[in-house]
Order: sequence, then structure tokens, then C-alpha cells
Amino acid sequence: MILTSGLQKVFCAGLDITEFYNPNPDRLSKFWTTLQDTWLSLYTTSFPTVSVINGHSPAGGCLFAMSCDYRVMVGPNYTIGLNETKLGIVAPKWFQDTMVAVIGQRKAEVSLTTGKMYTTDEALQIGLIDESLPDANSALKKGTQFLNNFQKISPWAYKMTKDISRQPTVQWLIDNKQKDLDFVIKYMQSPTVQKNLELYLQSLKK
Ligand SMILES: CCCCC/C=C\C/C=C\CC/C=C/CC(=O)SCCNC(=O)CCNC(=O)[C@H](O)C(C)(C)COP(=O)(O)OP(=O)(O)OC[C@H]1O[C@@H](n2cnc3c(N)ncnc32)[C@H](O)[C@@H]1OP(=O)(O)O
Repeated sequence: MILTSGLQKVFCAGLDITEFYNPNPDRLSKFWTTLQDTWLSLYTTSFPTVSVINGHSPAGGCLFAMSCDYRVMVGPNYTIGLNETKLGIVAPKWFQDTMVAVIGQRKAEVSLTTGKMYTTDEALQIGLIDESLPDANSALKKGTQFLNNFQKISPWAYKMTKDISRQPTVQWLIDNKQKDLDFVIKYMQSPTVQKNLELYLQSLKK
């Protein structure tokens, strides 16, 4: 399965920030539960997955890219990273653990606390992506080549290996879904967070 974008320069702009701004708790609860379930499905899917990152990929976009088995990114002009601290919010534990699984504890901590958005070259250097390609067509071709490896791998062996590797992060979320949701609902209603989101949304307007 390949995750890519039909847009010209955005792979995924992350979660819709307007869902967090002046939120209706019931709506936010459905939104966040859907996100949790979608992520669990993607991270544990029995299909081999590749993200062909053909545009910018901040926050939730980076999470979805990191949740695939392999990342091929079009360079050099796009950026990727978990930039939540730049919005004055916090990447939840399962976002953070997904990043740790990809680039390791130390690099993830620096990346997360600074909210750094990496260029394609920088992302390749820290291991956030696996390959950089100059255009979308060659990136798609590379992604397809990666998937072809699995024609020679037992689907059972593939899935068991992935489950063992990803189990701690997956199990944490399964065990803490309600706690994670309650925290998001509470945290998002704090006046400080709302002010930070307001300022960030304003900064995006042209
Ligand atoms: C028990 C313990 C529990 C612990 C839990 C703790 C905390 C959990 C709490 C919360 C976690 C919340 C996590 C959120 C993750 C996210 O994904 S937040 C989203 C982050 N995304 C961004 O920062 C991207 C912002 N966008 C951009 O940088 C640029 O738009 C772009 C993607 C680089 C593209 O640039 P481009 O110039 O092409 O686009 P425009 O700027 O013209 O954008 C068009 C239009 O869209 C608006 N917009 C862009 N992105 C978003 C977005 N993500 N949400 C909402 N709106 C967005 C932009 O404002 C423009 O609007 P317009 O001018 O009105 O058309």
C-alpha cells in the first residue's frame, strides 16, 4: 500500500487545527477517537506500506509517514517533522514513540522539543526518511520497488515481525485510549493552548 498526495506541494498538512480551536468537546472526542483508530489500523496493517512524501509533511502528516514501513521523499524543497511545540501544543506519547522507533531517542527528543521541520536532505541524514528522489514519478517508482521485495517474503513472517517490533507503542495506546482522549479534551480547552493556536492560525493566513 502506498500513501501519497494528489496535491502539488503538500503530502499532508497535519491535523486540521481548526478542530482544536474553540472545540466542541463531543466533536473533538469523535475526531480524536477516529485519529487513534486510523493510526492503529495503519501502524498494524498486514499490508507492507510505503509513504511517497511528495510535499510538505508537518505534524500529523509526519506521523502518518513515519507509520509506514518505508519513506521515500521528493527533494530538496519540502519539509517534514513533528512541529507541535511550534504551535504551543504537545505531541502525544504515541506520536513521540513512533518517532523514537524511526530515529532513536536522542534525535527524537531534540526534534520534538524544538519542533524542527527537516528539509529532505536533513531528514535523510537523521534517518527520518529512507530515500530522497528528485521528482514524484521516480519516488513512486522507488516506493513500488520497495513493495516488490515482499513478493518473496511470507505474509505471516512479515506481519509477525512487524507486530513484535511495534507492539509496545500499539499496546500503550490500546491500554490508554481513554486517558489519551481525556487529556486532549482537557488540554485543548486551556486558555493558554487556545491563545497559542489562535496565534498560529493567524500566522498561516496570507
Ligand atoms: C495521557 C497523556 C496524553 C498526552 C496527550 C497530549 C497532548 C495532545 C494534544 C494535542 C495534540 C494535537 C496534535 C496535533 C498534530 C497536528 O497535526 S497539528 C497541525 C500541524 N500542521 C501545521 O503546522 C501545518 C501548517 N501549515 C503549513 O505549514 C502550510 O500550510 C503548508 C502545509 C506548508 C503548505 O503551505 P501552503 O503555502 O501551500 O499552504 P497555505 O499556507 O496556503 O494553506 C492554505 C490554507 O490552509 C490553512 N492551513 C494549512 N494547514 C492547516 C492545518 N493543518 N489546519 C488548519 N488549517 C490549515 C492555512 O491557514 C490556509 O488558510 P486560508 O488562508 O484561509 O486559505
